[in-house]
Amino acid sequence: MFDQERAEAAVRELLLACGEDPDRDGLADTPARVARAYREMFAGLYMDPHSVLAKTFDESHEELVLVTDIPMYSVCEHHILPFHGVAHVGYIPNEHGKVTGLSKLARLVDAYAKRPQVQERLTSQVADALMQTLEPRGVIVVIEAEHLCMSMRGIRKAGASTTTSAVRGQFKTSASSRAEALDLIKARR
Ligand SMILES: Nc1nc2c(ncn2[C@@H]2O[C@H](COP(=O)(O)OP(=O)(O)OP(=O)(O)O)[C@@H](O)[C@H]2O)c(=O)[nH]1
Ligand SMILES: [Zn+2]
Repeated sequence: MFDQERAEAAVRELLLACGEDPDRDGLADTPARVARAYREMFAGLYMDPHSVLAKTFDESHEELVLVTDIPMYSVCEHHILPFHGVAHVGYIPNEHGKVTGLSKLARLVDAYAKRPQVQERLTSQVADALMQTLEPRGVIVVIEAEHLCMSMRGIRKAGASTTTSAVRGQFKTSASSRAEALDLIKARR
């Protein structure tokens, strides 16, 4: 459960700690606003990502399904700063052709992205949830993102891009399955 009151008090306290006056006109509504923004950014904490994949259907399609360039916004758990980019999610359905709605792949990315994260864990969690629910022959997840904690502070390398991948099942064992998906992902650029 998100505690709106506590979050507001914390934002007010943080503004005070930074030497700001939280009671000045421009900041008067900011603690409530920031608290609401956090509730939205961390919405994944208050849901079960597997529920996103509850609805499946049999389409007797046993080859690659790949959704590329899913916009992804998350928050790094080290600095509570955004990292954002795109996610590519693919799977090969099992022998029953068990598939899910395409939008559900994007919903799954959101469910894990909307919480304090690291990119590697986000990538694996999406892959593992798909493996558990669809029981497909394989899953591939690639995430490309820029971390604002590396751009706007610290090392200040704006534009540096981090790519992470998670491969399961057939994508791990078969170089040609992996190459097919990676070629399609590369072809998007
Ligand atoms: N592996 C990984 N590291 C991340 C991610 N997001 C942020 N980081 C890194 O987390 C690290 C935290 O390092 P610390 O040395 O504890 O913190 P810091 O002193 O603020 O580090 P700098 O960012 O180098 O200034 C930094 O190197 C960040 O770049 C992520 O998703 N995955
Ligand atoms: Zn960070």
